[in-house]
Amino acid sequence: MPTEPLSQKDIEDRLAELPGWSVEDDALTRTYRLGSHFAAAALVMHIAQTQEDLNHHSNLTLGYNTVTLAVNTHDAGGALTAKDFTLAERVEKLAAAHTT
Ligand SMILES: C[C@H](O)[C@H](O)[C@H]1CNC2=NC(N)=NC(=O)C2=N1
Repeated sequence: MPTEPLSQKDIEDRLAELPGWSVEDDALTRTYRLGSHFAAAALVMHIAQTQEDLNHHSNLTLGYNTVTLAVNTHDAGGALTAKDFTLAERVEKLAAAHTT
């Protein structure tokens, strides 16, 4: 997958398809709130597996009952690329099973 930096318009268009995600400090970011600490930890493990599958890794933070991801593309000097949005889309899909 290409690691060219996305334009501001590309970023805005893609964000429009990802409710709950935003760009904070140059990283694509989302926080999930779970029903317990253990449920949040289980989501972290599922996200970690997906990140390994994609070979694309966010900064992943486990709180009491929250999971926060912040990701950009190191190979593109910290810019946002399609890889970041692919990860976000995959995480949105898998998180649905943890948050219903
Ligand atoms: C060598 C390894 O494939 C690269 O360092 C991968 C690993 N995970 C990565 N994760 C992120 N967020 N950006 C990268 O550029 C990246 N590159």
